[in-house]
Amino acid sequence: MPSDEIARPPHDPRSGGPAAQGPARHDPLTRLPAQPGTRGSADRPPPRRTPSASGRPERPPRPPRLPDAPGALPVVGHAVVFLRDPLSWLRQCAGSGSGEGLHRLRLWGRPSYLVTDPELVHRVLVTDAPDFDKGGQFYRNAREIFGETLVTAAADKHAHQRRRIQPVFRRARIAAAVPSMRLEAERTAQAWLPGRAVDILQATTHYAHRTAVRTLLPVLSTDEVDRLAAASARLIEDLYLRTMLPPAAGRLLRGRFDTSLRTLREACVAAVPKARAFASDERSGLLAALLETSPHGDGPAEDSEVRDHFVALLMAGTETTVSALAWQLHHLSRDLPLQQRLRDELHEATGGRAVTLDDLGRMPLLRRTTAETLRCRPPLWMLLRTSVREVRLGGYRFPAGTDFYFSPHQIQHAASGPDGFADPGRFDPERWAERGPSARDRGFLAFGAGPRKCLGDHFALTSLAVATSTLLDRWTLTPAADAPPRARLRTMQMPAGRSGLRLRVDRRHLAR
Ligand code: HEM
Repeated sequence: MPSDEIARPPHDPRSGGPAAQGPARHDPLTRLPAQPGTRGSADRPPPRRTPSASGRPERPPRPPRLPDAPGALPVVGHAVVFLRDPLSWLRQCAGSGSGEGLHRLRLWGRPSYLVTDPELVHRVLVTDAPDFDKGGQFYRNAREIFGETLVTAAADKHAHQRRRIQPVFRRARIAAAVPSMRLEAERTAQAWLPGRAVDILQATTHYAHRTAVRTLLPVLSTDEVDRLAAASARLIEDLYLRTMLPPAAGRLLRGRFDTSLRTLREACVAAVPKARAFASDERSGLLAALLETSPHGDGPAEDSEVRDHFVALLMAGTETTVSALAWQLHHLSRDLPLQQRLRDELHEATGGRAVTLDDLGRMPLLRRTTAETLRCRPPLWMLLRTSVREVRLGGYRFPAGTDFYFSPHQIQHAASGPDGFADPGRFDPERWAERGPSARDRGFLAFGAGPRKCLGDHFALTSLAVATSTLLDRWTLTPAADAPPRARLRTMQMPAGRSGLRLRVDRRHLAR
């Protein structure tokens, strides 16, 4: 299933965007590239340049006085709207029409802006990526806790880390991981009782953490997989508070957090000798790819390096999957004909045997459904970059150390502009052409873009496809409550109702 388009390295300098609004979005390769300087204000000369005719070095610019984003309160600024109802606030910002896609934020006393124009976001993430780095309290704290892993690494260490991890996600390793995904999806399906309301967040949490542990280290027994999956879920639960609070306050919460972290690290180091013994066999798991000599000449990783990547990949790859799978099951529960069409597609592709990675490549409806889930509900709804030097954006100059926030959710719900979506609030898998979104779709940011684009996107799409098709093959899903779930927004966008997200499950042949 995973689209080669989505996973293609996103450094392509071409500027063709996604197809304009219409019933289906076609391969953007067929669109003409935009001419430099034809769009937006990004290429306009900056309006407030400090003259340097005297030959003296230019003074760093002061942050420009752009219009404030709506919703600022005295003293606390925009902090409250972030916590209260950020999705409506984002809609308001994007619709306010002021600031040409840049809105000043009042947050934590730092120069901060919200970027709502996809063209400017593309510059931050892709075209001008070396001028920006992952910043903010979250990453400062995460580096203190986990060290410099691929996810947390500052720009200077990042390229090496990324090259090191790349082999983990080679197609052959992902193909060999499919049986582990299937096994965990079947365990999830078997735990359900007919006619009952299932707690979907609990089910997807079990699936995502167990699958991540098992595919990274298949040498572990099922008991060990379950023990580590529980530790990983606990670690994530505590991670939000530990990374969002100032370090001194975060350290007060250390006890349970450190126990979970130690459990994961020790179990990984204990499993490494076994994984090392047959590392060249794809079935030895994703992490074992680090134990081979890489084509770039990097030698096999040390135990401590494997251990740190294990934890980092669990942190990056589990809650994102929990969120995406839960939203996908919610959307499917409201569309019985779509469930049936997906089952038909599965049976046509597999002829009734266990699904493989090659089969998923022949299931375009499932691919479009997942793309639409990720468009409607991107798990990472807000991202942040900090300028590492003076930068120009939207015709303005900003000093080093300015924070730029942007929201995949807001960008993916734009109704107008070349990157917009017709009727963006509607869940409609048919809006995508067969292959789903491409890396050059500037209006699709669920996996980010540029040199820090999600490295696990292929793996994630495969895991979502295996879980969805396995669950639908056994169960029919319908909503257990009339009201659709709300979105609970922390680091991740999660479905939450009065009692979480509950769906009624019926055996497929007995479905209502
Ligand atoms: C539906 C599931 C997923 C979504 C929506 C998602 C989304 C993202 C996004 C938006 C980023 C970029 C963050 C930024 O630019 O600040 C990212 C980075 C990353 N993701 Fe994912 N992710 C998913 C699943 C996974 C999985 C399953 C793994 C691994 C097992 C993974 C590994 C990573 C890593 C390692 C990075 C950091 C890449 C770098 O900095 O070079 N992700 N992800």
